[in-house]
Amino acid sequence: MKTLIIGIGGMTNGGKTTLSKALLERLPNSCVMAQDAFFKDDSLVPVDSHGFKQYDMLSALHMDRMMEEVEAWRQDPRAFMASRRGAGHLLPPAVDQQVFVLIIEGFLIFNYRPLNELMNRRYFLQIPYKTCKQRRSSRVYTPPDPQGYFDRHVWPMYLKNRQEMEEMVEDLVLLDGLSERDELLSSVLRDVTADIEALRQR
Ligand SMILES: Nc1ncnc2c1ncn2[C@@H]1O[C@H](COP(=O)(O)OP(=O)(O)O)[C@@H](O)[C@H]1O
Ligand SMILES: NC(=O)c1ccc[n+]([C@@H]2O[C@H](COP(=O)(O)O)[C@@H](O)[C@H]2O)c1
Repeated sequence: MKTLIIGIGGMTNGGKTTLSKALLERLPNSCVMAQDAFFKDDSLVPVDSHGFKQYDMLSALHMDRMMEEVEAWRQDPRAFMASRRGAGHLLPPAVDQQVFVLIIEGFLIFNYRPLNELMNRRYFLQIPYKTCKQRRSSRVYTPPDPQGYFDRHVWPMYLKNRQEMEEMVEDLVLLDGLSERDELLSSVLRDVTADIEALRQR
């Protein structure tokens, strides 16, 4: 079975979900796995001395469960997709040259070494502080961000996580999250379709 794993990392509100959904629509035999889906229950996330929930760190995520999902996909992407999409969704017939693509998106996907190691391509969407704060302020999380959360928790943790990521990951492709959606999509598609073609020829 030929497979490809693409990492779409980036800052909070950098545009990861938007880009991943666009890729999903354009790439046959692909599926998206979002790190956000693996946040622990609020009761399990500790608070700091200011009363802020410590969401922006790996310990707030069930990374073990996320790895199980990735492993299930790696074992049998076809069966994985069929089971997740629900009955009745048509998958194309199996052929030798088929390449299955897993798009993994999330703000801390490269900071978790076992996951990072599985990626064939790594992209990181970055945006300036002001844009990040602005986009974040119009988004409602569960639980919603309390007053001061961005400046006291989200941004300092981003800086810390980013430094850690840069020490760990070498072949990161930085994407400007201020670019047009279509531009971002076509630059990633260019790489990935070339990878798919190379795998097919093998
Ligand atoms: N290329 C872009 N240009 C302008 N706004 C964007 C772009 N990509 C995403 N957005 C907007 O930014 C916000 C966050 O996007 P989203 O994809 O949910 O980010 P993330 O998944 O990284 O948190 C949304 O309102 C989305 O519509
Ligand atoms: N989905 C949740 O359970 C939840 C809860 C609280 C905060 N968050 C926030 O989600 C962010 C990461 O997701 P995005 O990259 O989609 O913004 C983190 O900055 C974190 O503060 C998520």
